[in-house]
Amino acid sequence: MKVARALTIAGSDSGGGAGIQADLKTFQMLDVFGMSAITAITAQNTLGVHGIYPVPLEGIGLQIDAVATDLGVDAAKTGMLADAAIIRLVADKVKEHNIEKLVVDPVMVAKGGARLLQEQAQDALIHDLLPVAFMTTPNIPEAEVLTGLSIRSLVDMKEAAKRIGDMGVKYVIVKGGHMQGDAIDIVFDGTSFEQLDSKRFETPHTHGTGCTFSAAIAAELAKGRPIFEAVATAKAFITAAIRESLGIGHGHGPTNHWAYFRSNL
Ligand SMILES: Nc1ncnc2c1ncn2[C@@H]1O[C@H](COP(=O)(O)OP(=O)(O)OP(=O)(O)O)[C@@H](O)[C@H]1O
Ligand SMILES: Cc1ncc(COP(=O)(O)O)c(N)n1
Repeated sequence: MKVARALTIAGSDSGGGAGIQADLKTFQMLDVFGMSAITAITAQNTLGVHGIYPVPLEGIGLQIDAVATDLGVDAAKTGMLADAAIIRLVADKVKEHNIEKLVVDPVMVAKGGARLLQEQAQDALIHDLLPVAFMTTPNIPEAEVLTGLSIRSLVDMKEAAKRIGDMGVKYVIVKGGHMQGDAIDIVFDGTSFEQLDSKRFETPHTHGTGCTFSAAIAAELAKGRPIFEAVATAKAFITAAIRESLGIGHGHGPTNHWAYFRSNL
């Protein structure tokens, strides 16, 4: 049996709803062998981020080297990268190990407001990481920071996707989780647009939605699925995870990583 292997390069969320933990749960549910390179440890729960402890650069590089040179990486994703030095290191490692299917979730600020990427690192994201990425999945505030646009409509989302595509990344998904109305994401392949649609669920339990969505895409790409099939599966996975949230914690709770396969849990 050929095992598909996916690597997440991201921060650890002690609360288990976002970051490395959400990514590994998603990989596992989608039948992909999950590996991790932890960029920072966060002390975090559904009420917020209580501490951030970046891992030394050497340790991040060695984690990536260790898995890439031994187990192999069919696809990877990035999440919280904390600062510009980490971004540059990750970009170098992606090139060194020829990781072609890299999904960059350009995590900047946690839902609760804590900064997960230094503001001055945004340039490194644009100039160093996006050019080596296969796909990027900004939410609305991230797409606004990357492009300088103010995004209020699907037309604006498409314009942002185009401009981000011009930064050297092949596929762009501008996610509509932060818009009003239905949860509509725009997928741009450099020429044309597709939409991923779902109804919006009125729930506070959306902690880690972006992490889970990008991890599901990476998992499907690791299995060799065609792009649009991969993103459609990821959308179905995150929609089920939000729809059937677990209701745990006292704040913005995690999504339900079992839901896609075990509906009505
Ligand atoms: N309330 C909701 N109901 C249905 N789908 C949602 C809802 N909120 C977000 N989504 C979907 O979840 C996915 C993640 O989008 P979102 O914009 O929330 O990402 P994000 O802000 O990067 O997430 P996070 O920062 O929590 O990791 C998208 O497919 C989006 O459309
Ligand atoms: C380690 C880590 N990575 C990513 C997020 C973003 O998730 P959210 O925006 O839902 O807080 C997070 N809170 N923590």
